[in-house]
Amino acid sequence: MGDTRANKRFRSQEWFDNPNNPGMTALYLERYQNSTFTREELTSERPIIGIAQTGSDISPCNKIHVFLMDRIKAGIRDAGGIPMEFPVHPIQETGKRPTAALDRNLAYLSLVEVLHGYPLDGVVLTTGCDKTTPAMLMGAATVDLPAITLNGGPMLDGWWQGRRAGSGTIVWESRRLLAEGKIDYPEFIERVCASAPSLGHCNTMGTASTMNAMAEALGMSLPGCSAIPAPFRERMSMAYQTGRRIVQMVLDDLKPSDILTREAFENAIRVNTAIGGSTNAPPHLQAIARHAGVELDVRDWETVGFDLPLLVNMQPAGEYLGESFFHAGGVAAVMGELQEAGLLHEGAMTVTGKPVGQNVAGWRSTDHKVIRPVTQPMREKAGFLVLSGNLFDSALMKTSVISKDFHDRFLSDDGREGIHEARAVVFEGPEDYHDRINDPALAIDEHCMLFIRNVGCVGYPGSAEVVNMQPPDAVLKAGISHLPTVGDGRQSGTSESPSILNASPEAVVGGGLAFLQTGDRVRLDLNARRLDALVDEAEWQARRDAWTPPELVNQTPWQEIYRKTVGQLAQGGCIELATAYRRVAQSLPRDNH
Ligand SMILES: CC(C)(O)[C@@H](O)C(=O)O
Repeated sequence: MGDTRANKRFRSQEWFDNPNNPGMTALYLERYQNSTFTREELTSERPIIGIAQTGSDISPCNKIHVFLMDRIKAGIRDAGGIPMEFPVHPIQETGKRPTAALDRNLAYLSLVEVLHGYPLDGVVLTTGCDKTTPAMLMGAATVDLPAITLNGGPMLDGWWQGRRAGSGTIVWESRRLLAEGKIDYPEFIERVCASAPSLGHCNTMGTASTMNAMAEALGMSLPGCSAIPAPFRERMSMAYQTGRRIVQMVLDDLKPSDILTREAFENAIRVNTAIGGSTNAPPHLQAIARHAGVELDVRDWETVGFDLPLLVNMQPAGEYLGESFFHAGGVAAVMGELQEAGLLHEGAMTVTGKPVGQNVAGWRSTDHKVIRPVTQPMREKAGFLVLSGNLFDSALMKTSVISKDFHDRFLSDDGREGIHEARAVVFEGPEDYHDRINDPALAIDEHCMLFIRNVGCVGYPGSAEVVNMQPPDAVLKAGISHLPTVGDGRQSGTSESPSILNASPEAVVGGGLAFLQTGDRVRLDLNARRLDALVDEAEWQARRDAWTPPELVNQTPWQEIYRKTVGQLAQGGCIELATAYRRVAQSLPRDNH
């Protein structure tokens, strides 16, 4: 943290109060004066606070921010700042085709340009839907202006016929029922829509709630922020408090680089295990860490996170939804429980200006049905496993969603615990999967493992959430709800499928998955953390030599730019060249005339 206001000139004054260049100062002043602001405000030596607006009609998960804006602005004004709202490129997970993942880096890039190129001294980052959170944190890390996140919160709990209907999770259950002929199409749609009763993002511990939990665990939001349901009055008051807080952060020069440390990332990884968080967290945290210049590796998810317990009883790993999680204390209470067990780096700095240990000292679970203490967890050793082998250098498996049935069928062959051999069935993408999954010629049964490739960052493009492939209808009707699935894409954080996913490098850049063929034998050995095709070396090399990359068709200019600049999921799927830029707010852009 640097100087306080007494001896500080705000960055925005370089625009609005620069006697060395009166022509430009006048030009900047007249146009902002023309819109909303008075000259007195703009030259009043008060910090100008940007508010990155991610909500809109096209981004329903974040639309609550349109209504929270007045409260954020009121908080900023009451603390002595001047708010300036600006739009962010939309990233709606359930709207954007081919995938919202493609746009995370685009929103990141545009945020960097706005924060660097406009007269801003600090920023409130509104977050919510999956990729909005990492995009905002990646941008804040690169620019390093004082920044604080405010998420919109989950929807209210959904209900269907007396049972909790959780976002996403009910889709996977209902599509099985549809395939089994137990429900019809209209009921399928009704069930799924019942899970979305209000404004807000997914009410399960899907990627949205996970990533907002990560923002809080990293210390980038006020304590207690992430779990408040969108329509609750506490959300309004959190918006106001967040607006107030950013002004003081600017005065204190408290920046992301003070907060986003290795210890903060380790705290976030531990929290992710405790909440049963999404497999999308690793690539997003990796990307934030790289833009912040913090050393993090995909294997840290196992070394730092695997041994921790699952504490939160929330779908998809458990039973409850966002309202219960909030009432039980939310992420701050989870961190309080970890603190009590000595599992938190208490000294990590946060947006409050205090270390996280102080922030969560008064937070403990108020409902042990929903947030368990470390001494009575939902499950021990509940983190991600990081696998390798001849099919990929790394891939993740979320263990907190492994059911007893799945374990007994697929993770304990002939009494060999953690070992499973199967026949591979390979799909070239989701279209191929949908076309052929019920093809009798494939003879898919419980002795098969389903693979999907060409769905990673470069392949899709953007890495699609398609790895949790449903078994063929006949297998479902035989009572097997899941087969082991593997792929170089991702899957929804709301899925209860313990897939092996985020495989890197992906097939289209020559990763081992490219050489697998339907009918190959594969062996999963969880003890050795390996998944291998049981194909002899010479044959494998021959396939590698004969391989030519599939033709990639770009439908938009950004798809081409993205494909040419993106890295692999294990490295965060970043625009590789962007990771070299650090603290760009320290360099003032040139005047524009
Ligand atoms: C449910 C969605 C759309 O798949 C996503 O939000 C996630 O949780 O990963």
